[in-house]
Amino acid sequence: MKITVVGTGYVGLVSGACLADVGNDVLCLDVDPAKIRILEEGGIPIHEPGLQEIVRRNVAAGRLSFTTDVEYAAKFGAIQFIAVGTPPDEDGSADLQYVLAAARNIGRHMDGYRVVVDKSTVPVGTGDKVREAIAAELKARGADLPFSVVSNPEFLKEGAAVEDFMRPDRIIVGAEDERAILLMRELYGPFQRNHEKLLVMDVRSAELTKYAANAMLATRISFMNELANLAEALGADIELVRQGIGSDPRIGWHFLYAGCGYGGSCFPKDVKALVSSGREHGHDLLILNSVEQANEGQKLRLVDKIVARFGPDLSGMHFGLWGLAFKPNTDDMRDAPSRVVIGELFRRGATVSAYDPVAMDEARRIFGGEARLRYVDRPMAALEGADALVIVTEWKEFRSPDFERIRELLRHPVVFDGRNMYEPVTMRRAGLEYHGIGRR
Ligand SMILES: NC(=O)c1ccc[n+]([C@@H]2O[C@H](COP(=O)([O-])OP(=O)(O)OC[C@H]3O[C@@H](n4cnc5c(N)ncnc54)[C@H](O)[C@@H]3O)[C@@H](O)[C@H]2O)c1
Ligand SMILES: O=c1ccn([C@@H]2O[C@H](COP(=O)(O)OP(=O)(O)O[C@H]3O[C@H](CO)[C@@H](O)[C@H](O)[C@H]3O)[C@@H](O)[C@H]2O)c(=O)[nH]1
Repeated sequence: MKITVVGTGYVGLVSGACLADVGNDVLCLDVDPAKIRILEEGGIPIHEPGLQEIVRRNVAAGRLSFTTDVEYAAKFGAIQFIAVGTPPDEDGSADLQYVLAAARNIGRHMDGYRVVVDKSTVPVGTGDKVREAIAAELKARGADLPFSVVSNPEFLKEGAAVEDFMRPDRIIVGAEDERAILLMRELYGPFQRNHEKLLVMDVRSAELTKYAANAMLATRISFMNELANLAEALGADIELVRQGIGSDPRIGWHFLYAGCGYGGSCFPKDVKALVSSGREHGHDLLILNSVEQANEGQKLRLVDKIVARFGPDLSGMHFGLWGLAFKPNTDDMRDAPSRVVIGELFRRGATVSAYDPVAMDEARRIFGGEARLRYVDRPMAALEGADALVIVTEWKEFRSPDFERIRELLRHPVVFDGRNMYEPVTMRRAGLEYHGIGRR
């Protein structure tokens, strides 16, 4: 099939590359010429395990190409995926300007039947707005061309995006006409070989399903974070509690890890957007309001511990920091807890030496020439001259460090671990003072 993917970010590029990998002809469009240039030169603009190989393979096979030409893109694919950003507006609602611009471009230039598939995370009712935007463009140029609008939210996780796309748990298709449903079934056939994973529903339910999934997962995390904070006060260990409840199949093991808060481009913005949708329709979503509020506080939890240990004025102190990305295996720092931690350390007068295996370029872009932040090329180098170590992201390479060396390098043998990577007893034996989240 001929497919256009509008937006070549984490979702668009992964979707386009994976769809090409099963034999489709895919054209990826982006308005950012720098991104398209990198892709045309054989690079990829993001860090995502396995993606580079798939992109290379499919470009070489002639099934995957890139463009900034809006007209060519609208004419290329019978299926037009919209995978552009939906960042939060000032009031927390999803900003639909990019989605609607993409829809208008399609309407302006399409020259035959199109299935317009919304993969961006969008509030309920966006399907109607996309339909209206395309219809208005068609009307303006006096064209009477048939099209369908489908909601097909994406559930991939960064750092495991290729695997998630290739082997999805489910494929949600919100569509109301048979022609489009048939095309979507055909398109997703290769991704559900073992059993049926495609769930067809109405567009509004599909749109809400995406927010419901993210909000539920964010709720679990905030719930565990609150319990972790309570466990500290009660002298209990959240790790043991996690194992104790995760073994109940009604609860399950996933997304029960307490830490220094959830970040990324999705949970924070999607919880806010759902709360905002609720408010708009006269429903105050009490639980989700608290989920978000709890998470804001949790991002400061590590600094609270630092302050409890060293006092509120941290001037002259220097901290080694491991992990900048919002989670391992990505360079994404959107809403990353590290940004809050670093900002708060600066505010209190401290300086930081940071190490991250892939996100340091992104950090440089975000923090610019910030003199209080130094980047180092090895985890242990972050500890040189540091008063204490702060861990924000649980990269694999931090799992088994030389604890002895950590103790030798730090001015105070203190570790603040926002991801509960180590056992308190191991740390005690290594002569390190250990502050995890909810650990005894
Ligand atoms: N990142 C994730 O893990 C993830 C997972 C599931 C769903 N989502 C959702 O998918 C959407 C995209 O997220 P992302 O992380 O890939 O965003 P992103 O910011 O990485 O990429 C979006 C891209 O769209 C481009 N763009 C903007 N307007 C355009 C237009 N009119 N035409 C062509 N290109 C345009 C931008 O230049 C950018 O490259 C969001 O709604 C997000 O909530 C993201
Ligand atoms: O038990 C847990 C699990 C995750 N996190 C944190 O939660 C955030 C989000 O993690 P994760 O969900 O793995 O990453 P994302 O790439 O943001 O993926 C989420 O957001 C995407 C965008 O909507 C969805 O497609 C995915 O299904 C959904 O998991 C990160 O900061 C994690 O550190 C925890 O604190 N504890």
